[in-house]
Amino acid sequence: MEKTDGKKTRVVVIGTGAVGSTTAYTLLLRERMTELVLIDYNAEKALGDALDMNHGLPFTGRTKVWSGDYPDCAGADIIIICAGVGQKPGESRLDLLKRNTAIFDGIIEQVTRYNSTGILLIATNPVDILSYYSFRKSGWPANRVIGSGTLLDSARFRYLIGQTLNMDPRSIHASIVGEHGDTEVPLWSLANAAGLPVSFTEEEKEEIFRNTRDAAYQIIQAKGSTYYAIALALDRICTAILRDEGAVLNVSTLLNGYQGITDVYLGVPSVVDRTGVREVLKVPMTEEEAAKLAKSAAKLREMIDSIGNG
Ligand SMILES: NC(=O)C1=CN([C@@H]2O[C@H](COP(=O)(O)OP(=O)(O)OC[C@H]3O[C@@H](n4cnc5c(N)ncnc54)[C@H](O)[C@@H]3O)[C@@H](O)[C@H]2O)C=CC1
Ligand SMILES: CC(=O)C(=O)O
Repeated sequence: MEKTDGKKTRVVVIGTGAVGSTTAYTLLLRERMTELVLIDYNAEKALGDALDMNHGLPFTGRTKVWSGDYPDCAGADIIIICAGVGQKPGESRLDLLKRNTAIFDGIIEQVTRYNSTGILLIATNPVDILSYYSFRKSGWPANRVIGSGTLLDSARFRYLIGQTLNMDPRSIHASIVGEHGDTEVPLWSLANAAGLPVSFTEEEKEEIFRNTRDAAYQIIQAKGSTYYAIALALDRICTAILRDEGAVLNVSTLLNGYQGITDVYLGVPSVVDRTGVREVLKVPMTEEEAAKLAKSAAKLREMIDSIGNG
């Protein structure tokens, strides 16, 4: 548990829909913080979630959970934003841009009124653009504004490689970089199982990557939204921050001269600790992989320009 030195640690979850409530529950089960605040535009939903989680406390730990409002962001270590609309079947993440930008205008204004030292962790889609937007709008340093990026995609990739090799996905080291979305890039040149390069036919690679990239479409078609795996990914990022781990995670962060890319947020391997993103790792990649990453960045830059911020 992260309740180190008897210190209070507060995590705020804004937007307690499918992703937010599952994330809050995951953090609670794992006792990551001493205080958990739930905020939603639909205050009744946040209240119901807080009551429901409080009734589970006899089976977990002594976390204080309540449904609150923006003044409760004061002193928070991490503010996770999962508010906004999700994709409907057939929609891409980028289709959500205008609606969720408008929602973020109000949220970032409120959060920064009460907090200036915490870490903003963004999950709402399109996550790379909204992370960049939050970075600009908050005026906070880029290391303290983090998107969930391609951490979830990399987990899906590792799971699918593990399935194909009949190996535990925790022993598979493999990265998806770029947009959390349709232009994401698999770094096959770095993929390995316990240090040994993985070897697949082109058809196998194609299938593994297609199933990685299109996983959200498949799940949304099947049950309307995705939330379990992203909740675990957000918990992983919170843990790296609260435990000051220096863990390498593919979060979305501001790039500055990375493979020639500047001034966009993209998912790349980054060192995450108590300061947020401490360092962006310039991992080697082939020319073809770098070219695909540049294309992904160009698409996101175009979208950022379309909303007139940056
Ligand atoms: N980054 C990632 O890997 C993933 C991102 N997502 C994204 O997370 C977002 C949330 O998805 P779901 O939880 O499924 O949606 P949902 O519709 O279940 O929940 C959204 C919640 O946001 C709340 N909300 C709306 N406007 C608000 C405001 N101004 N202030 C506070 N709360 C507000 C709603 O009342 C609702 O409770 C979507 O954009 C979705 O695409 C989903 C899965 C993975
Ligand atoms: C919805 C979404 O972004 C995902 O599950 O990847």
